[in-house]
Amino acid sequence: MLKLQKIVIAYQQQQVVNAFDLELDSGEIGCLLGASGCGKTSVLRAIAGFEPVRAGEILLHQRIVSKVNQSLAPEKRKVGMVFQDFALFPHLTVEQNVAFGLGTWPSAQRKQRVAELLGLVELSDYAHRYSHALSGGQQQRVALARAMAPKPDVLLLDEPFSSLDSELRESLASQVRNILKHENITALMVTHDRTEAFAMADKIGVMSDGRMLQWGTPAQLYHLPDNKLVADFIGKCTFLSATVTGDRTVESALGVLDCGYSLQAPCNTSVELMIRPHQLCFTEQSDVKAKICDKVFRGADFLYQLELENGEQLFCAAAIEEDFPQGQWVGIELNLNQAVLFPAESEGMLA
Ligand SMILES: Nc1ncnc2c1ncn2[C@@H]1O[C@H](COP(=O)(O)OP(=O)(O)OP(=O)(O)O)[C@@H](O)[C@H]1O
Repeated sequence: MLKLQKIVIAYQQQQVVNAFDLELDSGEIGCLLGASGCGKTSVLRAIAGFEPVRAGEILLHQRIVSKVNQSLAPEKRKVGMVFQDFALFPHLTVEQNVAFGLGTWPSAQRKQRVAELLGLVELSDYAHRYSHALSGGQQQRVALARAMAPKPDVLLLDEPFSSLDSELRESLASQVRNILKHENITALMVTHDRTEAFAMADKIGVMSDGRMLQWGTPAQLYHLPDNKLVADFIGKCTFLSATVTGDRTVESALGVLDCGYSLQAPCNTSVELMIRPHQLCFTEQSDVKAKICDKVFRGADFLYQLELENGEQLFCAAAIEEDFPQGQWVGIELNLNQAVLFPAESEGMLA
């Protein structure tokens, strides 16, 4: 449905997006995650037709809309956009804002579509209000309804929740997901916030320095990251140094571990073992001891920062009943079915 093939975007001589690929099926919601300045907005702008590509192609419904020296005008692409600052027209009511892109529709159909969308975003009672009399969340829902009104083929959302407080962001993100799914809209969103990405996306892409590091389902990126940057970006984790000791085994400060698959790496290869906080647990019986360095109450659990005898540090998420003071030594155990290993001092995945 939407396909980006090896696109390059540059401002004057500076390349900011490089050999970038992405593919979304009809009705899928994608999300681009990445640090500030890595090129996320530039990718959205190129899809919308506001930036030309210097190489590669953008296809919508198998039709090329952008390639070198060729670009279909933005208004001909059937691409809608929702911006960070909502950009509602202050002199128009909610209803008039939503109707804005439907100028060519017959009046009866326009009215019906506006009413349908206001119902969908639960703002039917606010049709005659102006934007200054709406909360941030309500304004964002109007912006969404306005962008969806003309039934775009693709909806682009550029950090749509960033000006809202964190609680509202999470609930709005899942509401918006439900609305997009209800309308079967293909959407691509940009965010810095992985919780938001998890709440919204069918597919997530982690970008760094103008490149796509990995594109996949949230579970793939969380459990099988291609490299340490993705692993780190997608959730809290630590990397423990380890050595390959057999076909399926590695040894680290936590002992010998069966990795769950054939490593296809010679014995004595140095690797790094990814450990997510929920993969560690406290057990009195364990010979492996760690010192509690720090702990943070997170409501449902504690996040402990631990230090092993060799000085390596780890995070452990534990139930609130397991309440240990700072400085105490505790027994710990690793619980994982399939180890994620990276070659030592490199970014790529070992297996
Ligand atoms: N019109 C422009 N002219 C020159 N450079 C630009 C222009 N727009 C963006 N850039 C540069 O391109 C790079 C990528 O910018 P972009 O806005 O795509 O990043 P981003 O990942 O969306 O950032 P953020 O998360 O901060 O919004 C940055 O280095 C930025 O300074």
